[in-house]
Formats: sequence, structure tokens, C-alpha cells
Amino acid sequence: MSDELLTSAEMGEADRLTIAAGPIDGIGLMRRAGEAVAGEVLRRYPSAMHVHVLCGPGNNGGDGYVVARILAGSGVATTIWASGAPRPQSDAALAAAECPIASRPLSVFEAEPGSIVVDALYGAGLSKPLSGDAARAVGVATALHLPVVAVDLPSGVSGDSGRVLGVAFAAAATVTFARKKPGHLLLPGRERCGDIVLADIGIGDDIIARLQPRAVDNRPAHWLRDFPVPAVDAHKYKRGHVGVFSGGPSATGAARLSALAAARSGAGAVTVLSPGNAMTVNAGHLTSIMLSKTDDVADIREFVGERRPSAFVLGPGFGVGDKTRTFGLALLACGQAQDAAAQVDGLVFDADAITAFREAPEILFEAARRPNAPALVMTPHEGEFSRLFPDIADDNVSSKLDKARAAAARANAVIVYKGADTVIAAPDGRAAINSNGAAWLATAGSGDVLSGITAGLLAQAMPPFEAACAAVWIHADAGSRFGPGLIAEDLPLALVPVLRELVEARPKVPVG
Ligand SMILES: NC(=O)C1=CN([C@@H]2O[C@H](COP(=O)(O)OP(=O)(O)OC[C@H]3O[C@@H](n4cnc5c(N)ncnc54)[C@H](OP(=O)(O)O)[C@@H]3O)[C@@H](O)[C@H]2O)[C@@H](O)CC1
Ligand SMILES: [K+]
Repeated sequence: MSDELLTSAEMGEADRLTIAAGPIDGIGLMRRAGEAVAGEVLRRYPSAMHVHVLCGPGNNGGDGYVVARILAGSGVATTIWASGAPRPQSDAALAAAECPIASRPLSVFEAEPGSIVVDALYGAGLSKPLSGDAARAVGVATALHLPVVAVDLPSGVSGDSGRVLGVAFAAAATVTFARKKPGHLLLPGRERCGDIVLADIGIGDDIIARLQPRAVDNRPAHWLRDFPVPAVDAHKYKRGHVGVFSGGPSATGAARLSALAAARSGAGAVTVLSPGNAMTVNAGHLTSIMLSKTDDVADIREFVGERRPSAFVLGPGFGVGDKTRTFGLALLACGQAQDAAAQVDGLVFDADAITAFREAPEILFEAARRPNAPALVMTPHEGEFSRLFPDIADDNVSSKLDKARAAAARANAVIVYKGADTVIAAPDGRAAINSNGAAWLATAGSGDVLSGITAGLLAQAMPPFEAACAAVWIHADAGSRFGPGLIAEDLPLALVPVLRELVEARPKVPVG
């Protein structure tokens, strides 16, 4: 497993534990890191005439001295531009001593068109915005359109948050070590990394396991064993029943998109719960999806009692008034004692169901925290997130990963913080960053489909965090495969090949 994401503190700890366990020491790790980067430079640019290696004062610079030594040894014209000397007796100082090339000051860095830059200024130790000589070097490389290979991270990109501090290199490739860092996947860092190459430098899986990292790159390996595949004796209600609330007569489409996606995702039955005045318009557009008139909480209770739904979607096209809050709180009360017979496994609150609680989010969180409340998944985009969690959203230091985690803990809900770098976080601190997104998904109704997929998986008893991770990945994969011209109506059908491959891969996952 190599999809865990390590913070800079965790990476430092991995480094320390590896050295303590032996036999590799600090300079040994640095040599391997530098070899991996030099190998990548030679592989990508086999006919490079001249490589400029920019070395910072810390261990990132140390890696740079190893790169320069190997490139020069391979016959490539290599120049080192150093920003300060490494600390005496440090691994970086050893690496510099092993490098036969004299360095020139970064303050006079110049390069010619057609040359290559290796950025070994700052990596995990970036502590402030790039300024002075380093910022000027970014300007030189950018102005000349020089290909940049970054060591560990493009200098200026925070490994923990993906933020750009001041300015940053835009690399053609970034070679990182042992595991990716959150900043490789979170925006804008991801855009600055170019191709990300993961190099094994001898930090063992056992060492990483000891750190118990809480964040992963969202891939099927993390949730495939929980992915529902119908049993041979399945009948439709055993495969889960999803209820999707529809808006009024002129806002019904979002619910139907969500309902279709829930059905495609394997829920055995799906019902659109429609206000009385929108029954006709909904009925005119539904075939296998059922329809039930739902105007008040009594209607919800009756539906829950008689039809035993296991998941609901509330929000798409629903409006943001009192009714939304009342319905939301009634759904969250489904597991309470008076309704013990009516067990609902999971709820997806999206769009208007999030915005409706902007004036009193605590009421929502309180309801979600009650014992026996159904599991709640909320899927805010940035605007919706800041309505429900304004203080968390305004924090200019925390990463999107930290923000999603803080929100999940506060709301006792799985939070799917949407965007081109969607983060999924659970109340217990587990989190995943999605990286298979496609720009084609930024289209009206796409979020309604995501809610439907999530509810479809929840209804089949997939655990909430895993269901949310799977839904985000599946939705993105379907969107990327479809590509140009995608509209939300295409997505439910576009899920089919993605689901087929997952179902086929599912039995190959070891159980346990
Ligand atoms: N961990 C591992 O397993 C392995 C790690 N390895 C490598 O080590 C790298 C981490 O090394 P590192 O901790 O020495 O930090 P690094 O990024 O070199 O920067 C620290 C120096 O830069 C300075 N500085 C920072 N920002 C600045 C700015 N904007 N402007 C000016 N100065 C700034 C900072 O100054 P200070 O904050 O102390 O004032 C300090 O002097 C990691 O990315 C990887 O490449 C590999 O060798 C293999 C094994
Ligand atoms: K770097």
C-alpha cells in the first residue's frame, strides 16, 4: 500500500525511525533521494545540454548536491547555484563535500534557453514565503520556459497544505520520496508539481505503518472490499431502498438525477418523494423510479414505517426554507426511540439542505450527534462549506484537509468538501484527497448525481466514509472517461463501465 499521505512532521519521523532502525543512515537516504531525481532528469531529458541545480541550505539542497554529482558524472554539463552553505556536519554538508563541482551564488543565477533546472531549494522545511534570490530564480526559469524538475516539492509549495507561499516553481515533474504529501494533491500545489514521481529510498512499509497516517490518496484499494456486490439471493429491497426528496414543480430535475444515480449505483429501489403540487411533473419523467407524495413530516414517517428506506438524499433543488430544516431534523431523528422500528442507515445532505442551516448550524450538528442518529454525509462545495462552517472556512493557515476534518468532527458527519481537489473526511479523523477529478465534472447537476451515488452505496450498507470516498472516485472516473460534452444527464449511464470494473475487481480484494 503506498497511497498514504504523510505530513512533513510524519515524513521527518519516518526519516528518524528508518535511520534509528538501520542500516541506512541519513546520508544514505539522501544519496538514494538524489539518485532517484538524477535518474528522472536523465530519463526525461536524455539529450540535456546543461542542467542548473539550485541548492538551498537544508536537506533539500543536500539532495541537490547528490543530483549534481551524478549528472556531472554522467557527462552532463552541470552548474550548481547555492543559496547559503549547508550547516556544518549536516547530511547536506556531507553531500556537498562529495560533490566535485564548485557552486556559484544563487544571487547571480542565470540560464540559457533550452537548459534544465533542478529545484532543490526548499522542500519539507519550507518555513516562509519565497523572496529575494529564490523568488528571482523562479522568475528566471518561468521567463525562459525552462523545464523544472523539483526535488520533493516545487519550492514555494507547502507540503502540508498545497498553498503557494509567495511564489513557487511550476515543475514539469516532481520527484518525492516514500509517500506523497498532501500538498502534492491539494490545489494549487497539485498544479505546480507536474508529473509526480514516487521514489523508494528505503523507508520501509513497516515504518510508515508505525506512523498510522490518517490521510490517503483516494483510490479503490481503500474501499473496494466494502463495495457492495449483490448476493445471489438478493431481492430488490435487500439491495437497499433510497428516498430522494424533490423540490417544487419547477425544481424537480435535480432529485430525478440524484434518484437515477442512486439506482445505477446498485440500490434495489428508489423513490422520489415529491410535494403534491409536483407529482404530475415528476410522474411524467419517471419509469422504474417510484414516486410518493410527501408534503410533511407525517408523510416521511409513514414512508419510513411502511417502505423501510435505508438512505435518503435531501437538498438538490429543494429550497432553503423552514421545510428543509424540518425535514432534515425529522430524518436525523429516524433512529430515535420512538421510531425504533424505522431504522435508516444513512442520509446525504447536499446543496439546499446545507444552506438551510446557515443561521443555526448547531441545531443540525446537535441532531447529528445524538445516539442512534442515522449516519450523515454532507457534500458542500466551497460556498456551502463557508455557510455552515464560517470560522473554519476563514482560517487562512489550515489546509483544505484540516478544514474538512475539523468540520467532520464538529458536525459528526462525513464531509465531502467538493472542488477540483475534493477532500473526504470522517469524524474520527480519517481523510482522503481525491485526485482523479476531471474538469468535465464542473457542470450543472453533477453534484446531484454525486449525492445519488453516495446514497445508493449507503443504502447497500457500505460504511459512510468508504461510501463517500467510493462515490467521489466513481463520479470522477465516469466524468473523465466520458470527457468533452459531458452533461449531468450523461453521468448515470456513464457510471456503468466504471461499476462493472469495480465489481469485477471486488472478489480479488483479500477479505479481512
Ligand atoms: N525526511 C526524509 O525522510 C528525507 C528528506 N530528504 C530531503 O530533505 C528535505 C527536507 O529537509 P529540511 O528539513 O532540511 O528542509 P528544507 O526543505 O531543506 O529547508 C530547510 C532550510 O531552508 C530554509 N528555508 C525554508 N524556507 C525558506 C524560505 N522561504 N526562504 C529562505 N529560507 C528558507 C530553512 O530556514 P529556517 O526555517 O531554519 O529559517 C532551512 O535552513 C526534504 O524535502 C527532502 O528533499 C531526503 O534527503 C531524503 C530523506
Ligand atoms: K524543491
